[in-house]
Amino acid sequence: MESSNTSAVPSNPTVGSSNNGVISFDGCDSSTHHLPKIVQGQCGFVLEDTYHNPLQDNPSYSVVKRHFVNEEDTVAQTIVVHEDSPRGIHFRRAGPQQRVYFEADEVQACIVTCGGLCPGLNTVVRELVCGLYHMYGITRVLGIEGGYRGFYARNTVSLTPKSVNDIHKRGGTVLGTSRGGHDTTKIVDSIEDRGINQVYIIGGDGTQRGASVIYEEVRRRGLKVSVIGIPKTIDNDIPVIDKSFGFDTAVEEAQRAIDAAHVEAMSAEHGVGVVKLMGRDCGFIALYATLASRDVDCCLIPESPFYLEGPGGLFEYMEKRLKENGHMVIVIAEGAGQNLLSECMPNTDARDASGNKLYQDVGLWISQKIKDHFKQIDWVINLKYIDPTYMIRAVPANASDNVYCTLLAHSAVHGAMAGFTGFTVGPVNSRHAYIPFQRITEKQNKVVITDRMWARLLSSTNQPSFLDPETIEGLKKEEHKQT
Ligand SMILES: Nc1ncnc2c1ncn2[C@@H]1O[C@H](COP(=O)(O)OP(=O)(O)O)[C@@H](O)[C@H]1O
Ligand SMILES: O=P(O)(O)OC[C@H]1O[C@](O)(COP(=O)(O)O)[C@@H](O)[C@@H]1O
Ligand SMILES: [Mg+2]
Repeated sequence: MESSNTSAVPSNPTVGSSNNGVISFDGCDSSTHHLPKIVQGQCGFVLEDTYHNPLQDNPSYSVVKRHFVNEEDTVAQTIVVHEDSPRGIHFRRAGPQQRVYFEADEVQACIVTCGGLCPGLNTVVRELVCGLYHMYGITRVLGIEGGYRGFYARNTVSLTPKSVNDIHKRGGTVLGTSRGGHDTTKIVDSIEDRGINQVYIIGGDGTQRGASVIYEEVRRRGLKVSVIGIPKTIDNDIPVIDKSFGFDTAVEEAQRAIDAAHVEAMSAEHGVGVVKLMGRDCGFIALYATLASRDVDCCLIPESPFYLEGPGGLFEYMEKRLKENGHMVIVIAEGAGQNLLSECMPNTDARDASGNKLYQDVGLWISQKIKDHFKQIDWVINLKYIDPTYMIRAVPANASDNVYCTLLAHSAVHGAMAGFTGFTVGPVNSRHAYIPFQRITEKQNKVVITDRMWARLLSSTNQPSFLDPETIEGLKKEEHKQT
Protein backbone atom coordinates (compact mmCIF):
# COMPACT_ATOMS: atom_id res chain seq x y z
CA MET A 1 0.00 0.00 0.00
CA GLU A 2 1.34 3.42 -0.84
CA SER A 3 0.60 6.78 0.56
CA SER A 4 0.99 10.18 -0.99
CA ASN A 5 1.13 11.71 2.43
CA THR A 6 4.37 12.02 4.30
CA SER A 7 2.91 13.12 7.63
CA ALA A 8 1.45 9.78 8.37
CA VAL A 9 -0.95 9.16 11.19
CA PRO A 10 -2.92 6.03 11.89
CA SER A 11 -6.19 5.54 10.13
CA ASN A 12 -9.63 4.45 11.18
CA PRO A 13 -9.85 1.09 9.43
CA THR A 14 -13.45 0.35 8.95
CA VAL A 15 -15.58 3.40 8.71
CA GLY A 16 -18.58 3.35 6.43
CA SER A 17 -17.33 5.80 3.92
CA SER A 18 -17.04 5.96 0.17
CA ASN A 19 -13.80 7.95 0.22
CA ASN A 20 -11.45 5.37 1.62
CA GLY A 21 -10.54 4.18 -1.85
CA VAL A 22 -10.11 0.59 -0.78
CA ILE A 23 -13.29 -0.98 0.38
CA SER A 24 -16.89 -0.01 0.45
CA PHE A 25 -19.06 -0.06 3.51
CA ASP A 26 -22.63 0.72 4.41
CA GLY A 27 -23.82 -0.47 1.05
CA CYS A 28 -21.59 1.78 -1.08
CA ASP A 29 -20.34 0.03 -4.16
CA SER A 30 -16.69 -0.82 -4.51
CA SER A 31 -16.12 0.70 -7.94
CA THR A 32 -13.31 2.91 -6.61
CA HIS A 33 -11.04 0.03 -5.63
CA HIS A 34 -8.68 0.57 -8.58
CA LEU A 35 -7.87 4.15 -7.50
CA PRO A 36 -4.45 4.86 -6.00
CA LYS A 37 -4.42 3.32 -2.56
CA ILE A 38 -4.37 6.37 -0.39
CA VAL A 39 -6.27 5.10 2.56
CA GLN A 40 -8.37 7.97 3.75
CA GLY A 41 -10.82 7.03 6.45
CA GLN A 42 -14.02 8.86 7.25
CA CYS A 43 -12.07 10.94 9.68
CA GLY A 44 -9.61 12.18 7.08
CA PHE A 45 -6.80 10.15 8.56
CA VAL A 46 -4.11 8.71 6.33
CA LEU A 47 -2.35 5.45 6.91
CA GLU A 48 1.23 5.20 5.85
CA ASP A 49 2.38 1.62 6.18
CA THR A 50 6.07 2.18 6.22
CA TYR A 51 7.76 -1.07 7.18
CA HIS A 52 7.54 -4.65 6.09
CA ASN A 53 5.78 -6.91 8.57
CA PRO A 54 8.35 -8.95 10.59
CA LEU A 55 5.84 -11.76 10.98
CA GLN A 56 6.84 -13.11 7.59
CA ASP A 57 10.34 -13.85 8.96
CA ASN A 58 9.01 -15.44 12.16
CA PRO A 59 9.85 -19.18 12.22
CA SER A 60 6.62 -20.05 14.06
CA TYR A 61 4.58 -18.57 11.26
CA SER A 62 6.68 -19.88 8.38
CA VAL A 63 4.22 -22.70 7.70
CA VAL A 64 1.30 -20.31 7.27
CA LYS A 65 -0.15 -20.52 3.76
CA ARG A 66 -0.94 -16.82 3.56
CA HIS A 67 1.04 -14.56 5.84
CA PHE A 68 -1.28 -11.59 5.52
CA VAL A 69 -4.93 -10.81 5.13
CA ASN A 70 -5.86 -9.25 1.86
CA GLU A 71 -6.27 -5.53 2.47
CA GLU A 72 -9.50 -5.54 0.53
CA ASP A 73 -11.07 -8.39 2.49
CA THR A 74 -14.14 -7.42 4.44
CA VAL A 75 -16.43 -9.14 6.91
CA ALA A 76 -20.16 -8.68 6.36
CA GLN A 77 -22.29 -7.77 9.35
CA THR A 78 -25.31 -9.49 7.86
CA ILE A 79 -24.62 -12.76 6.12
CA VAL A 80 -28.11 -13.96 5.35
CA VAL A 81 -29.46 -11.50 2.80
CA HIS A 82 -32.14 -11.50 0.18
CA GLU A 83 -30.74 -11.33 -3.35
CA ASP A 84 -32.29 -7.87 -3.90
CA SER A 85 -31.23 -6.37 -0.60
CA PRO A 86 -28.35 -3.88 -0.33
CA ARG A 87 -24.83 -5.11 0.35
CA GLY A 88 -25.01 -3.92 3.96
CA ILE A 89 -22.30 -2.98 6.38
CA HIS A 90 -18.87 -4.53 6.01
CA PHE A 91 -15.90 -4.28 8.33
CA ARG A 92 -12.21 -4.60 7.60
CA ARG A 93 -11.05 -8.15 8.22
CA ALA A 94 -8.69 -8.47 11.17
CA GLY A 95 -5.28 -10.09 10.87
CA PRO A 96 -1.66 -9.42 10.01
CA GLN A 97 -1.23 -6.76 7.34
CA GLN A 98 1.50 -6.85 4.73
CA ARG A 99 3.05 -3.61 5.88
CA VAL A 100 3.13 -2.15 9.35
CA TYR A 101 3.20 1.36 10.68
CA PHE A 102 5.43 0.89 13.72
CA GLU A 103 8.94 -0.44 14.10
CA ALA A 104 9.40 -2.63 17.17
CA ASP A 105 11.78 -0.37 19.03
CA GLU A 106 9.56 2.69 18.70
CA VAL A 107 6.49 1.04 20.24
CA GLN A 108 5.43 1.89 23.76
CA ALA A 109 2.21 -0.01 24.37
CA CYS A 110 -0.10 0.11 27.36
CA ILE A 111 -2.99 -2.06 28.55
CA VAL A 112 -5.88 -1.11 30.82
CA THR A 113 -8.87 -3.12 32.09
CA CYS A 114 -12.07 -1.26 33.07
CA GLY A 115 -15.60 -1.96 34.34
CA GLY A 116 -16.88 -5.16 35.96
CA LEU A 117 -14.90 -8.38 36.12
CA CYS A 118 -15.25 -11.03 33.45
CA PRO A 119 -13.57 -14.43 33.03
CA GLY A 120 -10.71 -14.10 30.54
CA LEU A 121 -9.47 -10.58 31.35
CA ASN A 122 -6.08 -11.94 32.42
CA THR A 123 -5.85 -14.12 29.33
CA VAL A 124 -6.34 -11.10 27.06
CA VAL A 125 -3.67 -9.18 29.00
CA ARG A 126 -1.31 -12.14 28.74
CA GLU A 127 -1.87 -12.64 25.04
CA LEU A 128 -1.47 -8.94 24.23
CA VAL A 129 1.90 -8.91 25.98
CA CYS A 130 3.04 -12.21 24.46
CA GLY A 131 1.61 -11.37 21.02
CA LEU A 132 3.41 -8.03 20.92
CA TYR A 133 6.62 -9.66 22.08
CA HIS A 134 6.65 -12.88 20.08
CA MET A 135 5.07 -11.68 16.83
CA TYR A 136 6.53 -8.19 16.58
CA GLY A 137 9.49 -8.09 18.98
CA ILE A 138 7.91 -5.39 21.16
CA THR A 139 9.32 -5.30 24.65
CA ARG A 140 7.90 -2.10 26.12
CA VAL A 141 4.42 -2.77 27.46
CA LEU A 142 2.96 -0.93 30.43
CA GLY A 143 0.07 -2.07 32.59
CA ILE A 144 -2.21 0.74 33.73
CA GLU A 145 -3.53 -0.18 37.16
CA GLY A 146 -7.07 0.25 38.44
CA GLY A 147 -8.98 1.15 35.27
CA TYR A 148 -9.14 4.53 33.50
CA ARG A 149 -8.22 6.56 36.56
CA GLY A 150 -4.95 4.58 36.75
CA PHE A 151 -3.67 6.63 33.79
CA TYR A 152 -3.32 9.66 36.03
CA ALA A 153 -3.72 8.44 39.61
CA ARG A 154 -1.50 5.35 39.81
CA ASN A 155 1.95 4.16 38.85
CA THR A 156 2.31 1.84 35.89
CA VAL A 157 3.72 -1.69 35.92
CA SER A 158 5.99 -3.14 33.30
CA LEU A 159 4.54 -6.25 31.65
CA THR A 160 6.74 -8.93 30.12
CA PRO A 161 5.98 -12.44 28.82
CA LYS A 162 7.60 -13.73 32.00
CA SER A 163 5.55 -11.60 34.38
CA VAL A 164 2.26 -12.54 32.71
CA ASN A 165 3.10 -16.19 32.10
CA ASP A 166 0.61 -17.73 34.55
CA ILE A 167 -2.02 -15.09 34.90
CA HIS A 168 -4.59 -16.75 32.61
CA LYS A 169 -5.10 -19.34 35.32
CA ARG A 170 -6.41 -16.71 37.70
CA GLY A 171 -9.80 -15.00 37.78
CA GLY A 172 -10.18 -11.22 37.87
CA THR A 173 -7.60 -8.89 36.38
CA VAL A 174 -4.02 -8.55 37.55
CA LEU A 175 -4.18 -4.90 36.55
CA GLY A 176 -7.20 -4.13 38.72
CA THR A 177 -10.27 -2.33 37.43
CA SER A 178 -12.72 0.40 38.42
CA ARG A 179 -15.87 2.25 37.47
CA GLY A 180 -15.99 6.03 36.95
CA GLY A 181 -12.82 8.13 36.87
CA HIS A 182 -12.78 8.78 33.14
CA ASP A 183 -11.05 12.15 32.82
CA THR A 184 -10.27 12.35 29.12
CA THR A 185 -7.84 15.25 29.30
CA LYS A 186 -5.80 13.69 32.09
CA ILE A 187 -5.81 10.30 30.37
CA VAL A 188 -4.55 11.69 27.07
CA ASP A 189 -2.02 13.90 28.88
CA SER A 190 -0.71 10.73 30.51
CA ILE A 191 -0.57 8.93 27.16
CA GLU A 192 1.40 11.84 25.71
CA ASP A 193 3.73 12.27 28.71
CA ARG A 194 4.62 8.59 28.81
CA GLY A 195 5.22 8.43 25.05
CA ILE A 196 2.60 5.73 24.63
CA ASN A 197 1.66 5.02 21.01
CA GLN A 198 -0.51 1.90 21.34
CA VAL A 199 -3.36 1.89 23.85
CA TYR A 200 -5.21 -1.40 24.40
CA ILE A 201 -8.44 -0.82 26.32
CA ILE A 202 -10.28 -3.90 27.59
CA GLY A 203 -13.81 -3.29 28.83
CA GLY A 204 -17.54 -3.28 28.29
CA ASP A 205 -19.99 -0.88 26.69
CA GLY A 206 -19.07 1.98 29.05
CA THR A 207 -15.36 1.37 28.49
CA GLN A 208 -15.75 1.38 24.70
CA ARG A 209 -17.59 4.72 24.94
CA GLY A 210 -14.68 5.99 27.03
CA ALA A 211 -12.19 4.61 24.48
CA SER A 212 -14.00 6.39 21.70
CA VAL A 213 -13.70 9.72 23.54
CA ILE A 214 -9.97 9.10 24.12
CA TYR A 215 -9.58 8.32 20.42
CA GLU A 216 -11.30 11.61 19.50
CA GLU A 217 -9.02 13.58 21.83
CA VAL A 218 -5.92 11.79 20.50
CA ARG A 219 -7.00 12.76 16.99
CA ARG A 220 -7.75 16.32 18.00
CA ARG A 221 -4.21 16.62 19.34
CA GLY A 222 -2.81 14.99 16.19
CA LEU A 223 -1.00 12.27 18.15
CA LYS A 224 0.28 9.20 16.32
CA VAL A 225 -1.34 6.81 18.74
CA SER A 226 -3.42 3.72 18.02
CA VAL A 227 -6.42 3.39 20.33
CA ILE A 228 -7.85 -0.12 20.30
CA GLY A 229 -10.85 -1.46 22.18
CA ILE A 230 -11.20 -5.09 23.22
CA PRO A 231 -14.80 -5.90 24.11
CA LYS A 232 -15.51 -7.45 27.50
CA THR A 233 -19.03 -8.11 28.64
CA ILE A 234 -20.05 -11.04 30.72
CA ASP A 235 -23.71 -10.53 29.90
CA ASN A 236 -23.15 -10.10 26.16
CA ASP A 237 -24.66 -6.61 25.86
CA ILE A 238 -22.21 -5.36 23.20
CA PRO A 239 -23.72 -5.32 19.69
CA VAL A 240 -22.19 -6.41 16.34
CA ILE A 241 -19.77 -9.01 17.76
CA ASP A 242 -20.90 -12.64 17.96
CA LYS A 243 -20.27 -12.83 21.70
CA SER A 244 -17.82 -11.59 24.27
CA PHE A 245 -15.07 -13.58 25.92
CA GLY A 246 -16.19 -14.89 29.30
CA PHE A 247 -19.73 -15.50 28.17
CA ASP A 248 -19.28 -19.26 27.66
CA THR A 249 -17.53 -19.54 31.00
CA ALA A 250 -20.36 -17.59 32.66
CA VAL A 251 -22.99 -19.89 31.17
CA GLU A 252 -21.05 -22.93 32.32
CA GLU A 253 -20.74 -21.58 35.87
CA ALA A 254 -24.39 -20.53 35.88
CA GLN A 255 -25.33 -24.12 35.22
CA ARG A 256 -23.61 -25.22 38.41
CA ALA A 257 -25.87 -22.87 40.35
CA ILE A 258 -28.91 -24.17 38.45
CA ASP A 259 -27.85 -27.75 39.24
CA ALA A 260 -27.66 -26.88 42.95
CA ALA A 261 -31.09 -25.21 42.82
CA HIS A 262 -32.50 -28.27 41.09
CA VAL A 263 -31.06 -30.67 43.65
CA GLU A 264 -32.44 -28.56 46.51
CA ALA A 265 -35.86 -28.25 44.87
CA MET A 266 -36.13 -31.95 44.07
CA SER A 267 -35.26 -32.97 47.59
CA ALA A 268 -38.03 -31.03 49.29
CA GLU A 269 -41.82 -31.08 49.19
CA HIS A 270 -42.96 -28.39 46.79
CA GLY A 271 -39.35 -27.34 46.40
CA VAL A 272 -38.73 -24.12 44.50
CA GLY A 273 -35.21 -23.12 43.44
CA VAL A 274 -34.67 -19.49 42.40
CA VAL A 275 -31.38 -18.54 40.72
CA LYS A 276 -30.46 -14.95 39.89
CA LEU A 277 -27.99 -14.48 37.06
CA MET A 278 -26.25 -11.41 35.69
CA GLY A 279 -27.83 -9.45 32.87
CA ARG A 280 -28.59 -5.87 33.67
CA ASP A 281 -30.34 -5.05 30.42
CA CYS A 282 -30.18 -8.29 28.52
CA GLY A 283 -30.87 -11.88 29.43
CA PHE A 284 -28.36 -13.85 27.35
CA ILE A 285 -26.74 -15.67 30.29
CA ALA A 286 -30.15 -16.66 31.66
CA LEU A 287 -31.35 -17.74 28.21
CA TYR A 288 -28.30 -19.86 27.34
CA ALA A 289 -27.92 -21.35 30.83
CA THR A 290 -31.59 -22.35 30.77
CA LEU A 291 -31.36 -23.89 27.34
CA ALA A 292 -28.19 -25.75 28.25
CA SER A 293 -29.45 -27.01 31.60
CA ARG A 294 -32.96 -28.31 30.77
CA ASP A 295 -33.78 -28.36 34.49
CA VAL A 296 -35.29 -24.89 34.43
CA ASP A 297 -39.07 -24.46 34.46
CA CYS A 298 -39.16 -20.71 33.98
CA CYS A 299 -36.65 -18.16 32.73
CA LEU A 300 -37.32 -14.45 33.24
CA ILE A 301 -35.29 -11.84 31.35
CA PRO A 302 -35.42 -8.03 31.01
CA GLU A 303 -36.51 -8.17 27.37
CA SER A 304 -39.65 -10.18 28.08
CA PRO A 305 -42.07 -8.53 30.51
CA PHE A 306 -43.93 -10.82 32.89
CA TYR A 307 -46.55 -10.55 35.60
CA LEU A 308 -47.30 -12.51 38.75
CA GLU A 309 -51.03 -12.64 39.44
CA GLY A 310 -54.04 -13.80 37.45
CA PRO A 311 -54.56 -15.99 34.39
CA GLY A 312 -51.39 -16.53 32.39
CA GLY A 313 -49.27 -15.13 35.23
CA LEU A 314 -46.27 -16.66 37.01
CA PHE A 315 -48.17 -17.85 40.10
CA GLU A 316 -50.78 -19.71 38.07
CA TYR A 317 -47.99 -21.45 36.14
CA MET A 318 -46.12 -22.28 39.36
CA GLU A 319 -49.19 -23.89 40.92
CA LYS A 320 -49.67 -26.04 37.84
CA ARG A 321 -46.02 -27.01 37.69
CA LEU A 322 -45.75 -27.86 41.37
CA LYS A 323 -48.87 -30.01 41.10
CA GLU A 324 -47.42 -31.87 38.11
CA ASN A 325 -43.77 -32.20 39.18
CA GLY A 326 -43.63 -31.46 42.89
CA HIS A 327 -40.72 -29.04 42.38
CA MET A 328 -39.53 -26.30 40.05
CA VAL A 329 -36.56 -24.07 39.17
CA ILE A 330 -36.82 -20.41 38.20
CA VAL A 331 -33.95 -18.50 36.63
CA ILE A 332 -34.17 -14.72 36.70
CA ALA A 333 -31.80 -12.18 35.15
CA GLU A 334 -30.90 -9.25 37.41
CA GLY A 335 -32.63 -6.67 35.20
CA ALA A 336 -35.89 -8.62 34.75
CA GLY A 337 -39.12 -7.33 36.26
CA GLN A 338 -37.65 -4.00 37.38
CA ASN A 339 -40.94 -2.32 36.42
CA LEU A 340 -42.75 -4.55 38.92
CA LEU A 341 -40.19 -3.86 41.63
CA SER A 342 -40.43 -0.11 41.21
CA GLU A 343 -44.20 -0.36 41.74
CA CYS A 344 -43.71 -1.62 45.27
CA MET A 345 -40.33 -0.15 46.21
CA PRO A 346 -39.32 3.52 46.18
CA ASN A 347 -37.49 4.36 42.98
CA THR A 348 -34.13 5.61 44.18
CA ASP A 349 -32.51 6.16 40.79
CA ALA A 350 -29.21 5.16 42.40
CA ARG A 351 -26.28 4.85 40.01
CA ASP A 352 -22.76 3.46 40.19
CA ALA A 353 -19.66 5.59 39.60
CA SER A 354 -19.91 5.02 35.84
CA GLY A 355 -23.53 6.16 35.72
CA ASN A 356 -25.05 2.68 35.35
CA LYS A 357 -28.42 2.40 37.07
CA LEU A 358 -28.26 0.27 40.19
CA TYR A 359 -31.09 -2.21 40.27
CA GLN A 360 -32.89 -3.61 43.30
CA ASP A 361 -32.31 -7.30 43.99
CA VAL A 362 -34.98 -8.94 41.86
CA GLY A 363 -34.09 -12.41 43.18
CA LEU A 364 -34.86 -11.49 46.79
CA TRP A 365 -38.00 -9.63 45.72
CA ILE A 366 -39.44 -12.45 43.62
CA SER A 367 -38.59 -15.04 46.30
CA GLN A 368 -40.54 -13.04 48.87
CA LYS A 369 -43.48 -12.56 46.48
CA ILE A 370 -43.62 -16.31 45.79
CA LYS A 371 -43.51 -17.14 49.51
CA ASP A 372 -46.30 -14.61 50.23
CA HIS A 373 -48.48 -16.00 47.47
CA PHE A 374 -48.22 -19.64 48.54
CA LYS A 375 -48.77 -18.71 52.16
CA GLN A 376 -51.94 -16.95 51.12
CA ILE A 377 -53.29 -20.04 49.35
CA ASP A 378 -52.12 -22.30 52.19
CA TRP A 379 -49.51 -24.26 50.32
CA VAL A 380 -46.33 -25.26 52.04
CA ILE A 381 -43.41 -24.61 49.74
CA ASN A 382 -39.66 -24.87 50.31
CA LEU A 383 -37.92 -22.05 48.48
CA LYS A 384 -34.16 -21.75 48.17
CA TYR A 385 -32.72 -18.59 46.61
CA ILE A 386 -29.24 -18.80 45.06
CA ASP A 387 -27.37 -15.66 43.97
CA PRO A 388 -24.16 -16.89 42.29
CA THR A 389 -23.48 -13.69 40.35
CA TYR A 390 -20.10 -12.66 41.74
CA MET A 391 -18.93 -16.28 41.90
CA ILE A 392 -19.61 -16.57 38.17
CA ARG A 393 -17.67 -13.41 37.36
CA ALA A 394 -14.63 -14.27 39.43
CA VAL A 395 -13.59 -17.58 37.85
CA PRO A 396 -10.81 -17.96 35.25
CA ALA A 397 -11.87 -18.43 31.64
CA ASN A 398 -12.67 -21.93 30.42
CA ALA A 399 -10.75 -23.56 27.58
CA SER A 400 -12.78 -22.17 24.68
CA ASP A 401 -12.82 -18.65 26.13
CA ASN A 402 -9.05 -18.85 26.62
CA VAL A 403 -8.52 -19.64 22.96
CA TYR A 404 -10.98 -16.94 21.96
CA CYS A 405 -9.07 -14.40 24.12
CA THR A 406 -5.86 -15.30 22.29
CA LEU A 407 -7.42 -14.62 18.90
CA LEU A 408 -8.90 -11.33 20.08
CA ALA A 409 -5.60 -10.14 21.51
CA HIS A 410 -3.65 -11.13 18.40
CA SER A 411 -6.17 -9.44 16.10
CA ALA A 412 -5.86 -6.30 18.22
CA VAL A 413 -2.06 -6.37 17.99
CA HIS A 414 -2.10 -6.85 14.20
CA GLY A 415 -4.50 -3.91 13.81
CA ALA A 416 -2.45 -1.62 16.03
CA MET A 417 0.79 -2.58 14.30
CA ALA A 418 -0.77 -1.77 10.94
CA GLY A 419 -1.48 1.72 12.28
CA PHE A 420 -5.24 1.39 12.54
CA THR A 421 -7.00 3.20 15.33
CA GLY A 422 -10.46 3.98 16.69
CA PHE A 423 -11.80 0.45 16.54
CA THR A 424 -12.95 -2.46 18.62
CA VAL A 425 -11.86 -5.91 17.59
CA GLY A 426 -14.18 -8.90 17.63
CA PRO A 427 -15.72 -11.79 15.74
CA VAL A 428 -18.54 -10.93 13.35
CA ASN A 429 -20.16 -14.03 11.94
CA SER A 430 -17.16 -16.04 13.12
CA ARG A 431 -14.56 -13.84 11.39
CA HIS A 432 -12.52 -11.39 13.38
CA ALA A 433 -13.01 -7.82 12.22
CA TYR A 434 -12.10 -4.23 13.08
CA ILE A 435 -15.30 -2.44 14.06
CA PRO A 436 -15.36 1.37 14.39
CA PHE A 437 -16.18 2.47 17.94
CA GLN A 438 -19.41 4.17 16.93
CA ARG A 439 -20.89 0.89 15.68
CA ILE A 440 -20.25 -0.70 19.07
CA THR A 441 -21.46 2.20 21.18
CA GLU A 442 -24.59 3.25 19.26
CA LYS A 443 -26.84 0.56 20.74
CA GLN A 444 -27.00 -2.37 23.13
CA ASN A 445 -27.25 -6.03 22.29
CA LYS A 446 -30.54 -7.55 23.46
CA VAL A 447 -32.29 -10.89 23.29
CA VAL A 448 -34.83 -10.52 20.49
CA ILE A 449 -37.90 -12.24 21.81
CA THR A 450 -39.42 -12.54 18.35
CA ASP A 451 -36.43 -14.66 17.27
CA ARG A 452 -36.51 -18.45 17.17
CA MET A 453 -34.04 -18.73 20.08
CA TRP A 454 -36.53 -17.33 22.59
CA ALA A 455 -39.26 -19.54 21.13
CA ARG A 456 -36.91 -22.49 21.64
CA LEU A 457 -36.59 -21.55 25.28
CA LEU A 458 -40.35 -21.19 25.75
CA SER A 459 -40.82 -24.56 24.16
CA SER A 460 -38.12 -26.20 26.30
CA THR A 461 -39.42 -24.85 29.63
CA ASN A 462 -43.06 -24.82 28.63
CA GLN A 463 -43.49 -21.54 30.50
CA PRO A 464 -46.08 -18.96 29.45
CA SER A 465 -44.86 -16.16 27.18
CA PHE A 466 -46.71 -13.61 29.38
CA LEU A 467 -47.59 -11.75 26.18
CA ASP A 468 -51.03 -11.19 24.67
CA PRO A 469 -51.46 -11.65 20.89
CA GLU A 470 -51.71 -7.88 20.34
CA THR A 471 -48.35 -7.22 22.01
CA ILE A 472 -46.74 -10.03 20.02
CA GLU A 473 -48.02 -8.48 16.76
CA GLY A 474 -46.70 -5.07 17.86
CA LEU A 475 -43.27 -6.54 18.66
CA LYS A 476 -43.09 -8.29 15.30
CA LYS A 477 -43.93 -5.04 13.47
CA GLU A 478 -41.32 -3.14 15.48
CA GLU A 479 -38.70 -5.79 14.69
CA HIS A 480 -39.62 -5.76 11.01
CA LYS A 481 -39.14 -1.96 10.87
CA GLN A 482 -35.67 -2.25 12.37
CA THR A 483 -34.38 -4.89 9.95
N1 LIG B 1 -20.02 7.72 28.03
C1 LIG B 1 -18.82 7.56 28.59
N2 LIG B 1 -17.81 8.39 28.30
C2 LIG B 1 -16.59 8.23 28.86
N3 LIG B 1 -16.29 7.25 29.72
C3 LIG B 1 -17.23 6.38 30.05
C4 LIG B 1 -18.56 6.47 29.51
N4 LIG B 1 -19.29 5.46 30.02
C5 LIG B 1 -18.46 4.78 30.85
N5 LIG B 1 -17.23 5.31 30.86
C6 LIG B 1 -16.08 4.84 31.65
O1 LIG B 1 -15.77 3.48 31.30
C7 LIG B 1 -15.37 2.75 32.45
C8 LIG B 1 -16.15 1.49 32.59
O2 LIG B 1 -17.54 1.70 32.44
P1 LIG B 1 -18.62 0.78 33.15
O3 LIG B 1 -19.94 1.15 32.62
O4 LIG B 1 -18.42 0.82 34.61
O5 LIG B 1 -18.21 -0.70 32.76
P2 LIG B 1 -18.24 -1.51 31.38
O6 LIG B 1 -17.22 -0.92 30.49
O7 LIG B 1 -17.90 -2.87 31.81
O8 LIG B 1 -19.63 -1.36 30.84
C9 LIG B 1 -15.53 3.68 33.64
O9 LIG B 1 -14.25 4.10 34.04
C10 LIG B 1 -16.39 4.80 33.12
O10 LIG B 1 -16.08 6.04 33.74
O1 LIG C 1 -21.06 -4.64 41.55
P1 LIG C 1 -20.38 -4.19 40.32
O2 LIG C 1 -18.94 -4.52 40.29
O3 LIG C 1 -20.63 -2.77 39.98
O4 LIG C 1 -20.94 -5.05 39.14
C1 LIG C 1 -22.27 -5.34 38.94
C2 LIG C 1 -22.60 -5.32 37.47
O5 LIG C 1 -21.56 -5.83 36.69
C3 LIG C 1 -22.07 -6.66 35.65
O6 LIG C 1 -21.74 -8.00 35.96
C4 LIG C 1 -21.44 -6.42 34.34
O7 LIG C 1 -21.43 -5.09 34.05
P2 LIG C 1 -20.34 -4.50 33.03
O8 LIG C 1 -19.84 -5.64 32.17
O9 LIG C 1 -21.08 -3.50 32.22
O10 LIG C 1 -19.25 -3.96 33.84
C5 LIG C 1 -23.57 -6.42 35.70
O11 LIG C 1 -24.26 -7.56 35.26
C6 LIG C 1 -23.79 -6.09 37.14
O12 LIG C 1 -24.93 -5.33 37.36
MG1 LIG D 1 -21.56 -2.16 30.97
